[in-house]
Parts: sequence; C-alpha cells; structure tokens
Amino acid sequence: MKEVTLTPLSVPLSGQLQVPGDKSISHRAVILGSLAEGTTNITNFLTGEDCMRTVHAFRQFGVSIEQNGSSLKINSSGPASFKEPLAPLYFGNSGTTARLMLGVLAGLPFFTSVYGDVSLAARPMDRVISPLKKLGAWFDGRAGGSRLPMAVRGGNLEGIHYTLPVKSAQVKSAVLLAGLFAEGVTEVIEETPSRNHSENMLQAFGADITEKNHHIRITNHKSLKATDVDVPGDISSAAFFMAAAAIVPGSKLTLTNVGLNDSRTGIIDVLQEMGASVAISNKQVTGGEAYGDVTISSQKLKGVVIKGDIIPRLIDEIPVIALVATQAEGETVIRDATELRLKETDRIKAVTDGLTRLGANVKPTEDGMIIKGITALTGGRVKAYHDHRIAMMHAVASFITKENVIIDDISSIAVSYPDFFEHLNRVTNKN
Ligand SMILES: O=C(O)C1=C[C@@H](OP(=O)(O)O)[C@@H](O)[C@H](O)C1
Ligand SMILES: C=C(OP(=O)(O)O)C(=O)O
Repeated sequence: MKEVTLTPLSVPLSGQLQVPGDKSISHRAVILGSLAEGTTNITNFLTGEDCMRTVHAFRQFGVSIEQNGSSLKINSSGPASFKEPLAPLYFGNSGTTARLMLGVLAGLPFFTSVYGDVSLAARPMDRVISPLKKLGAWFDGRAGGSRLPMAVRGGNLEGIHYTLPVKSAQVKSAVLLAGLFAEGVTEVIEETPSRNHSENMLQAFGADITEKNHHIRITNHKSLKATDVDVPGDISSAAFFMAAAAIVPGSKLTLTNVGLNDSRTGIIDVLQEMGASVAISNKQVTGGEAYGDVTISSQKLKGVVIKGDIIPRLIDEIPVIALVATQAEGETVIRDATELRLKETDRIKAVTDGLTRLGANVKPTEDGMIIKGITALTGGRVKAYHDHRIAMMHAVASFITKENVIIDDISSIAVSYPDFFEHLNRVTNKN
C-alpha cells in the first residue's frame, strides 16, 4: 500500500508534455515482433508493468528481447522455435496481456498455464475462451473454466466465422491472433468498431488481413515479417492531463506525439462537445496509426450525453470524464457502459463512490452514471481499488478540491504510467 496526500493546486496548468507510449500498441508490438522472424526494434515502448508482463511471457518461450530504456530489440525465429514454458506465465494486472496471449497460446502446439493478480483472477476470460475453443484449442480454468488460473493446450486450429457478442478489442484481437495459426480463413464480425491497433499492426507485419463492412478476415500466416514500430503517446494517459487542463481555470497545455487513431479519440469529441477548447496540430501517421499534438485550454463546460457507439472509443477515459462532468453545468449522462464493471475493478462503483466522497453529485446506474454539475469538490479520503485509472482520476481531482485528497494506494499507477506524478509536477511547476 502506498498512500498519498495531495494538496490543492493554486496555479493553472501550462507548458508541454510528452506522455508515455500507448499501452495497447506496446502490447501488440511485442506480440507481433516476437511472432515475426527477424529483428524488430520498438521505440517509445511503454515500460509500465502491464506491457512488461507481455515481454516476460515471450521471454519464457525463449524469444530474445533486449530492453534499453523505452527501446526494445526483439530477435525471434518465429513461433516454430518457441519452447514450451517450464513455469506458469504471470500476467499480473493486465487484461490485455491475458486476453491477447490466450489467443497466441491457442495457436502454439504445447501446454501452458497462466495466472494473474487478484483483480485479473476476477475478470471474465470466457469471452475469449469461447471462440478460441471453437477454433480448436483446449482450455480449463477456475470457475468452470472461465477465470484464471487457466491451462491451455494449443495447436491444430481451424478458421471460424465469429460475431463478437461483446464490444471488445481484446476479444477481437485474441481471435485474430489465433487466426494467424488456423487453417483457412478466420473472420471476426464486429458491429460496433473497437480499437483497431491489432488490424493496423498485423497489416504492417505483412499478415493477410482485410476489413470490409465490419467483417475482418485473416488467413493462416505463420511467417510475419519483422517490422520496426515507433509507438505513439497514449491518449488514455494524455486524457488525465486533458481533463486537468479543461477543469483548472486559466490552464493551457500542449500534449505532444499523442496517438490519434479514430477508434480512440472519443475523449476529444466529448471534451469539445462539453465546450473545452481542444486543437490538434502536426498530425502524422506511422504504421497505420495517426498521432499529433493536442493543445487544450480551460473554458466554461456543459453537461453532455455519452452513449452508444462512442463508448468503445473512450471506455478507459470514463473515470476522468466523470470528474470533468462535475465541473460542467447541468447533467452528464453516461450509458451503455456496463463493460466498466469488468475492468481492473468495478469502475462504475469506484468512480461514483470516490467522487461522492469528494463532494460531487453523482449517481451510479446499471450501465453508467449520472453526474450533476457544477459542484465545488471538498476533498477527503478516497480508495483507488488497486485500479490505475481510478488512482489517477483522484489525483487530478485534487487540482480542484478545497482540502487535501488522500488516496489509499497509488501503486497501481505503475501498470500504465510509472512517471505520472513526475509529469503532474512538471505541468503544475510543483518541483
Ligand atoms: O485491446 C486493448 O488493448 C484494450 C481494450 C479495451 O478492453 P476491452 O477489449 O475489454 O474493451 C481497453 O479497456 C483496454 O484498456 C485495452
Ligand atoms: C482496462 C484496462 O486495461 P486491461 O484490460 O489491459 O487490464 C485499462 O488500462 O484501463
């Protein structure tokens, strides 16, 4: 447990900041770099605990992955050279590692066992196991085979046509990764688009993958070609600074090199609709991924309705959007977001409990929450529930509270943003 007491802020946020590399893209770069034959160099890799779990998993197969700061050099001879691991693979707190690696393990012709921390052990894995079994892999695990720890015996897969029953990029990616190893064509039908980093990167690594009218098709392709990846900054990490600049009066902040893939930019759309000033400059593309600089300044905000197809485009940003909504005039309604209950913690409960303790007017609903603003936040003791996004949301809240905010445990932040407090201090001139 690492408790922290945060004192209210008396200055606006200003200056420039480069947030760390994107978590989703970093995971995928290690996975595809390890499956490819040859040398893959990854720059601006996120060295947070979650992505390092994915690195360690491939090291256990015998893949050589050298780390030098935020650069990785992967030397691999492809999956045919992978060794059956001698020990279980530990995925820590990382849902993305668990779900995507189960897709890879389904394709590998050996036995593996996998486990995670208390939070990950509570998260549903049946959503990936169910299609992966249809492809031909064998799984068993706790809770009737639906939870970690889990055992996997992979290999001998055959392509399937699968309509995603949940709006989840992790499930889509697990099936596509297994599809690399399956005989014939594997097709995933996704009614509401979710983040498409797997599709972009599979294409960059030479996989035979196409997308048409929400139907994504991948063909058996064991030999991917090693391809360097420069990871853009993580918009989900930038979101905490965008929110801070939007709610602290007089702030103006530029976040550089932020990933701007359309499937992730829901937060920008929502902040603009609320009335914040958000400007994008220097937009470029690398490996199919858009990125650029985002300048945000505080303005008078108004409540909005957030529902439907935008939800997967901002799912991880909802905790901090809820905080912004406490400073927006009128009602903000968040719907269609039951998935929040299945993250590192139940984020509907964690956000509404925490913001209520700080003096906000927020009510949980079955699939989201309703926030009434503007409320002056008081401060107080809050719990992070060992969830990085909840801990960081509360840290940003301390910028606008009257009294101190005491967060019970901030150690979870290391999974996605090890330098978070250093960066907070930088833009508030605290140090
Ligand atoms: O594919 C990914 O990298 C992710 C997908 C999302 O999860 P779901 O697929 O469960 O929605 C997101 O919440 C998670 O942080 C990362
Ligand atoms: C939900 C998240 O991650 P994961 O599913 O990888 O644990 C997140 O980073 O907010």
